[in-house]
Amino acid sequence: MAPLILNSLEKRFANAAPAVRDLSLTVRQGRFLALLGPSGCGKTTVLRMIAGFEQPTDGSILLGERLLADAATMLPPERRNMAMVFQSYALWPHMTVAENVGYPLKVRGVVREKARQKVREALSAVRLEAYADRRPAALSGGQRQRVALARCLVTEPDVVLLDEPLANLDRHLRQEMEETFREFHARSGATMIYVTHDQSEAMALATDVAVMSEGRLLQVAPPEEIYARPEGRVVGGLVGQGSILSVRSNPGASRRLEWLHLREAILGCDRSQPQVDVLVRPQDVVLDAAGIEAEVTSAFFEGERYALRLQIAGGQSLRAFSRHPLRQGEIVRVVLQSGWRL
Ligand SMILES: Nc1ncnc2c1ncn2[C@@H]1O[C@H](COP(=O)(O)OP(=O)(O)OP(=O)(O)O)[C@@H](O)[C@H]1O
Repeated sequence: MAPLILNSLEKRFANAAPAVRDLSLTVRQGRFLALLGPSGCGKTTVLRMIAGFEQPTDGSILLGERLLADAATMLPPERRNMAMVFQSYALWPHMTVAENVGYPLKVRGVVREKARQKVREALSAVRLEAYADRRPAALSGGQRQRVALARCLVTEPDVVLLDEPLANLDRHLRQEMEETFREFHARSGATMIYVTHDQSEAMALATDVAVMSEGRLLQVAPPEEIYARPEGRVVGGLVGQGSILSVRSNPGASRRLEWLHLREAILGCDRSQPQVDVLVRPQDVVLDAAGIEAEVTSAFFEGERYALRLQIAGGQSLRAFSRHPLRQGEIVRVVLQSGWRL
């Protein structure tokens, strides 16, 4: 099966700095890749180049051995066997749900009975059989997004491209739709590329997460790996609600730092050591009389626990959780059970 290959991809718009630079990535057939990064980092531009709506200014895009695009070649979107799902759903308002889903088959001249069968199957896959005769205006946001997915499914694409498809939905519906995306992925076997700036969405859905910043690819790895071993400040800051401390530590030591080492590093005992960045997750910060002093600068009730912001010596800030209420200004002691050198 054919992998999607991005080869030193670059995109420059007019006289601006490149929106995407030297980006290389291979997505194996059937993987679910989340492109994660802050607003303006170039995620949508990468997706649009894969879809065929933008042409690279350098580098190339291949599906297996087939060249889709480079600075001189540009296969049109309809010849790439890809489908794109937009935030706005892009449904035809005057068509019923079944007509919307069947539209790509009509364009391709698929015979009517076969098309009907495929539409029925696709609507059943997204659990919308009962809505076949409605118009999009009579559907909820989540249902419209499911129609857009069903329309993808009928064309049996090699690659499905999704541009922040859940951005317009409320939190509850997002979770439900995440389940639908997972099912869709398992059922279609298509390679999926999913653009988001929401790290928890990326983690929950994808088999691989690619983090971008300022047009560059910083790290690509499965969610568990990128969570446990982020590379650098930007990835560390984007993935998993941690705090980044600047401490004195031996850069040759293990990247996973335990409490005794962390304590020494935070207190800056050894001035001969250089400053390094260490990521500390809130669940690794525990209240303990044997710990270092910290002042509670804020405490918010989140339902099952309190989310705390703490300030330690030197003015650095830490996030932590507590099952018990704490007051702003209160002095506590905390142990940092684990940290990761970025
Ligand atoms: N057609 C265009 N012409 C000129 N500049 C563009 C064009 N499209 C995108 N850009 C610029 O390229 C950069 C990357 O934009 P892009 O939309 O890819 O970012 P993004 O990561 O998807 O952001 P967001 O999450 O806000 O959608 C931005 O600086 C943007 O202004």
